Amino acid sequence: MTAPASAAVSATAAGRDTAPPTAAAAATTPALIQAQNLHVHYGASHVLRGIDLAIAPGESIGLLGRNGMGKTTLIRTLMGHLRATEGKVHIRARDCTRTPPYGIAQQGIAYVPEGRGIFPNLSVRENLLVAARAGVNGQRAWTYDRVLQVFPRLSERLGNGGNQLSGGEQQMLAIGRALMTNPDLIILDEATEGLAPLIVADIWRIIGEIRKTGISSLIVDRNYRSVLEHTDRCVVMEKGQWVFQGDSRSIASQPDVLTRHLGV
Ligand SMILES: Nc1ncnc2c1ncn2[C@@H]1O[C@H](COP(=O)(O)OP(=O)(O)OP(=O)(O)O)[C@@H](O)[C@H]1O
Repeated sequence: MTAPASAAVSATAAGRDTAPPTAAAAATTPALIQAQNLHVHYGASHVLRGIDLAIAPGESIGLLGRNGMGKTTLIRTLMGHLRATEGKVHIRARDCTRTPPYGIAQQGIAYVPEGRGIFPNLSVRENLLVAARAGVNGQRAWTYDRVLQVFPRLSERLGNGGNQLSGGEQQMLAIGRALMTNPDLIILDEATEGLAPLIVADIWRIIGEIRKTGISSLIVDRNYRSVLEHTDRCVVMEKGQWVFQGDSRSIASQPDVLTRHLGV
């Protein structure tokens, strides 16, 4: 089955605040990844309730919402860690609804999970090198040397084990590992959680650099101001449904919108 070529995010819940993107934009931009009507249950608990999401090549999207609303569940479903009870996931129009996580990764989707997911017993050097591979189109823009240029702190700790790093360094290593796979989309779930302010600023700098290279991103972070600054669009989830979507720049100038949906 071929997925519709669209970069639109449908706000399926009542209370949508913005119109969908223009038909012209939707018609011309093929989606890198697209979720259609995703429903996910944990046992009897219905956690995702009809989520539509499409991310265009090079597009950066912020995924906002209060605790427990389903953001990580959506990401884990896109990555093949959880199976949707209904709905579809397409990557470049290929049906990947039942593709396992390694197959999703091979499609150029890199995931930096909350809690980081590095190998604690491998050195920094090894953690980076075992992740190395060409991208979907054979691209090798992100080499070991280039990753170390972006993360000078890591280059000073190449022999340290993953478990011999600070929280911020572990986070940098997790992002560095994701870049070593030369992805088309990087998904960052709470990349700055629990880190000191200077390190947080450094992580956002790196996210900004990644964005400039044209890699798409899907970013979950509690600091909505930084998310707005580093994304093209934002979507807000409440109880497994979209309640708001909008252009990040325009949201930044209407703080009441997020106050209403995020309680900030
Ligand atoms: N493995 C699980 N089994 C059962 N329920 C779960 C499981 N994981 C998450 N949930 C529940 O599903 C709902 C959505 O959780 P999820 O982690 O997706 O939310 P979130 O928006 O990412 O929250 P947070 O910002 O706190 O990480 C929550 O009510 C959570 O308690």
